[in-house]
Amino acid sequence: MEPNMLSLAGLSRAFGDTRAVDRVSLDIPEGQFVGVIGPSGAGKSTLLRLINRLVEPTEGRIRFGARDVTGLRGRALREWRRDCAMIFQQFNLVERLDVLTNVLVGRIADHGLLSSMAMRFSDAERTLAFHALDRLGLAHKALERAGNLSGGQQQRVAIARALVQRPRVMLADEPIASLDPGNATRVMDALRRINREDGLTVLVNLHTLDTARAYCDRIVAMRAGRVMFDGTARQLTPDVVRDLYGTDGLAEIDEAVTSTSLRRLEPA
Ligand SMILES: Nc1ncnc2c1ncn2[C@@H]1O[C@H](COP(=O)(O)OP(=O)(O)OP(=O)(O)O)[C@@H](O)[C@H]1O
Repeated sequence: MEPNMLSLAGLSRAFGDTRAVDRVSLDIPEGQFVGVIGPSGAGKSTLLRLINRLVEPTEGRIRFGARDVTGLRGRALREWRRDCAMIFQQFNLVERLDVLTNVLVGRIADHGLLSSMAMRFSDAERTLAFHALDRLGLAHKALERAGNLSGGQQQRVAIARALVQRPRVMLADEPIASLDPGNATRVMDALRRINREDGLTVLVNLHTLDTARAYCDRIVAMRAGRVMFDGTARQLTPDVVRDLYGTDGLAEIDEAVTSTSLRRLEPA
């Protein structure tokens, strides 16, 4: 087995009668850029939250290389969460603090909560944080109040904050859903560059089929908790998409309505 393969086997999570994630099995090699698509309620967020153990599985296993992630507790679980950074649609920055401090918060896992709260960071950590911001084109914003930045800039700060954890896996839950197209492109470009430069595995939930096609090595399409398609962008033809979601279901993948590739689905 590859050393840092992320491996999900029969992974499920039920909420009452709802099987949010239903027997999902995926092997994701290190460094792959995977897009997870599907209509609202398909189970995309729950899948990502299962991987970093924000949500507990009702059945199945999660492995990362030789590590069995499923049963990790305490310190081992904290270490896994450090290896497996997550970014969200709503950036989750502390708006009143400056950008650099927000990035340094990513060191919490290594540092202990109390000293992070007291903002005691070493020069080496400040340099690391500044370097992460620089990679995201935001070094010049380091001392600005985070709340003054645009949404796209804030999301890139959130990526920098995730990077200073030195993760092996980056989970991104709808990272561009609240951004305009220009900012969405900058955020996706940043994720892809990090993926390529650092060999970081990236799993990103997307509503936008075009974005998934443009950026992802591999696309996983979900419906009602199940993986309905797992392949390359090229394999995800308009016919396959229509078979997966029907013409009604297509409208639920937000941007499918406006996407150029999907317009071809509409009758002439
Ligand atoms: N904490 C929870 N309690 C109860 N039901 C939940 C919970 N989290 C998710 N669900 C349900 O599980 C299903 C999958 O939800 P999930 O948020 O994973 O889907 P999604 O594909 O990410 O959707 P969206 O794009 O709207 O975020 C939905 O039916 C949802 O209502």
